[in-house]
Amino acid sequence: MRIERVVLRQLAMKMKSPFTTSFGTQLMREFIVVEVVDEDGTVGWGESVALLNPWYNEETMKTNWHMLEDFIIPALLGVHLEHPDEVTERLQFIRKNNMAKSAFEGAVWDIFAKQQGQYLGQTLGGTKSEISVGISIGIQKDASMLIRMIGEYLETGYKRIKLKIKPGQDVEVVRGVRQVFPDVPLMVDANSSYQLRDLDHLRRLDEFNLMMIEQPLSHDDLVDHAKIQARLETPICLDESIHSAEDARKAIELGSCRIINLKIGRVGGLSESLRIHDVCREAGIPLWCGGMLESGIGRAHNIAVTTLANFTLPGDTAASSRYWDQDIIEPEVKLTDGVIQVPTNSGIGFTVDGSTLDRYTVASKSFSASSL
Ligand SMILES: O=C(O)CCC(=O)c1ccccc1C(=O)O
Ligand SMILES: [Mg+2]
Repeated sequence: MRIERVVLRQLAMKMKSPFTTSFGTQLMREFIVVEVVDEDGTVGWGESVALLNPWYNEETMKTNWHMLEDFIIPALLGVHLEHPDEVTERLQFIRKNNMAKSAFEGAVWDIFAKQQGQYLGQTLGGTKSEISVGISIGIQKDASMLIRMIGEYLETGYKRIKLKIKPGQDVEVVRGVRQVFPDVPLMVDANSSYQLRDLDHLRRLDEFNLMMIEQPLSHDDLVDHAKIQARLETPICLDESIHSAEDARKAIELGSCRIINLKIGRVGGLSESLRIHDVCREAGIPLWCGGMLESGIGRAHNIAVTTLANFTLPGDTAASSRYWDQDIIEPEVKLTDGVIQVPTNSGIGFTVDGSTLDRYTVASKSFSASSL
């Protein structure tokens, strides 16, 4: 394929309910959608999952726009590609900025799969026809509210519950949930809000039979996680700390975690995701697919990667209706008893709805190879 045209769109989508983490509360999702068109007119879609503030990682929507506009698009416009892996190779001159790279690379994978007449999951080597998913619940002010929400999500069929925690809202919150739901598959995500000196406190979570504790320590740490994993019964799952297959290898060698949350954007795209998948499979480390409050385009990519064999734990790819009144894809992502039926249509498997996309678009810019 030859990259003929790229359209960047900035979208603003109001969320149905606020999402609170250890860093604050969010009610609007503002993000970038990347549309790539090749010389045959085949269209591919990618989503930048960067947030507005750099609390989760160093990227933001604006830094992603800058990277795409000033470096990524100029490096790839008019370029002939045999395989999507070449996107990562050609962008190696850019340090980090993985979410910006991934937004473009995801669109190229979509085109590549469409050219093969295949569903993207199949192109990636995935084999599952359905995937099980869980749900991530933000920090709640009110314990009875949290219990009610969990009850409703379990009723809907979600296969596991993930609670956001932070110092001061952790052990007692989990204890309260366990009293009402003693056996549900339950885990917590700390988003890097603890330190090595909190080990004794974190050990108190061991009594609750949690599936895992996600990213308790610093966003870039592997060494201290290994120290605490050795003293915790509960498996540690790394999210923020894993940016590449090399990070995964080091984390496994050090014993920093027993599970990895893979986010396509955080690791720079699907090509690197495949490498991480293989490193983890060989080491016997299970994976699950994390979420970044994505629109349907990001959700579609998440579903495709989750069809790979070593994604053995329920991910955070909830139904479209968990966050959106109207999603930008057709059909929207639906769930039956906590299970998503994997699509079979070519590419990302869902159609992007142009008029809904336009309705949420607040800015856009087109780039053409012919105007170079
Ligand atoms: O529902 C989702 O998309 C997952 C929500 C979630 O946990 C999350 C949302 C935004 C940033 C980081 C995280 C995380 O997994 O740490
Ligand atoms: Mg996380």
